[in-house]
Amino acid sequence: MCPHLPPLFFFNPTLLLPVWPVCFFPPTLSEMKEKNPWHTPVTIIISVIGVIAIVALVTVAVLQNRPLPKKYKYGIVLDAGSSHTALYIYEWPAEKDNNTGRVQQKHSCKVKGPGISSYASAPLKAGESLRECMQEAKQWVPEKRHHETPLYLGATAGMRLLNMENSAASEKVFGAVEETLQKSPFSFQGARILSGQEEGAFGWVTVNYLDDRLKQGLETTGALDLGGASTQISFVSDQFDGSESLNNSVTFRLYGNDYNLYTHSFLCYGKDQALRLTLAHQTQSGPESILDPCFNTGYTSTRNYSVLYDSPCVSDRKPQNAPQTFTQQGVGNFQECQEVVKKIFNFTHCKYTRCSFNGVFQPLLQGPFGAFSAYYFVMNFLNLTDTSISLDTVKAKLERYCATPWSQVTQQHPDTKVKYLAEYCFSGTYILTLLTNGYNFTSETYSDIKFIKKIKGSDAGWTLGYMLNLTNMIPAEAPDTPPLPHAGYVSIVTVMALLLFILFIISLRPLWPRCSKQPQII
Ligand SMILES: O=c1[nH]cnc2c1ncn2[C@@H]1O[C@H](COP(=O)(O)OP(=O)(O)O)[C@@H](O)[C@H]1O
Ligand SMILES: [Ca+2]
Repeated sequence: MCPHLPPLFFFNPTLLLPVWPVCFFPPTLSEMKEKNPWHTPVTIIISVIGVIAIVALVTVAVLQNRPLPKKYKYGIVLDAGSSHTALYIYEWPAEKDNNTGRVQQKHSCKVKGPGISSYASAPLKAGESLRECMQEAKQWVPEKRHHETPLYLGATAGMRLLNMENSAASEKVFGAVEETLQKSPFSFQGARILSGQEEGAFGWVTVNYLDDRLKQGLETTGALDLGGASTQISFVSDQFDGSESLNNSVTFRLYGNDYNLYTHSFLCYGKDQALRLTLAHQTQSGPESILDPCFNTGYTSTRNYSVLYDSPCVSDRKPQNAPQTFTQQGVGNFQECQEVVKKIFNFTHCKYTRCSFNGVFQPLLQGPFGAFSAYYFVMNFLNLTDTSISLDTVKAKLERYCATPWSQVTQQHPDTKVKYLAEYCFSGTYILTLLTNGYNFTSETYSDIKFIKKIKGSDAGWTLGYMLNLTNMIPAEAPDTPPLPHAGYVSIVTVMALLLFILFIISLRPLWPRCSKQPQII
């Protein structure tokens, strides 16, 4: 053993014993016989106490700051859209509601059947239709959390239209839906129609929350939402302070940052109502058949005039003396389709500095943009979601798709719902026309649009933003955060403790034994 160096203390789980390090210079026999000067009771006791103190300090630091076993809270939102209802379950750590980017979508359930507005003549069925998904939700939320889990239902443009057309029917539908939701074990907070402004603004909140842009005060992403009955555009523009058009302005203070959001919802410009508007233009004279450039060549369908015109978006234009039905014959021509689609937009009047269409104010576009819901479904089907595809290429691909014979389309996509399949030429053309002619995206700014379905596992849509708002989960001011993360804190305490120990050993230097011999060079 070597007397030249102090003992090192190696951690032994049962005993803390000083262990001598291997010596550089082999001790002589006489040295080995000498009494080791470090083995005085004082140095041994001080060293043992020092080691115990360090181990205790580090253990306390680790245990005290160890992340607690995660407990979660839950929230449920039902999105009662015009075409269907979907249920979303969100989850977040119970102890830190206020931190952004922490609420995640845990599960979603698509309600079977159409949207609740389609049950106007059988309202009870609207309530029944939700039961299966509510049952599923019970399995996804731990039972002991059921009673404290808020449950919301928000209805969008389908119910807005039904309410305009027949408010008694819309109330009955709400009555039936509320009855079902009140019976659930969750804490039902009410069912209501969202305004177009809310729908647009909450979609924007969702996208920017999931992208972690709000807490960090980063440049925000605009939100483009295409539904079946309405479509929303929301973005922050440096030139927009709200004064030019107050009803397009929503202001937020989130995490200590002020946002002046431009948002507009176009009722009747969701893709299903836009198709009605387009068909209404093609059937103004009440014909028995039309050649439709927005449907693939060889596609034919018999449509009922009263069904087509049964919507407040077109009902005032129903042609008089029209037969019961008309035949729609696809001729698949993108350019011609775009000409027909353009007719549903009005570009003639604008009382503001600039407008999108129908006399609606829109400030200068400021990207980037996330386009979701039907934008994504359609562009994904057409393989056009890649951001590197130029606007010209998108048009060329769409032109080719529209010109593809219907028989070939059905052969290539045997598993796709025929209703969707038949409408992709129209829907793709409508999306391009809306974005370019409607919102004024150009070949340059088109590449600012990203077609998205989910962000970090959560669906892009208004539901998450709606819940975050109603549960006050986004604070107006930036929350205080601990200056160091847990791992950083533990590492610093460990390093400091070791430094103290080394200092302590060095401070005992006067007690260190002197080497009696010069090292021998062998
Ligand atoms: O897989 C799909 N392919 C094409 N369109 C789809 C698909 N899934 C949903 N959609 C469409 O997305 C739209 C969703 O609209 P939603 O029901 O949210 O209406 P709203 O937001 O206007 O109330 C509808 O037009 C629906 O047909
Ligand atoms: Ca929607």
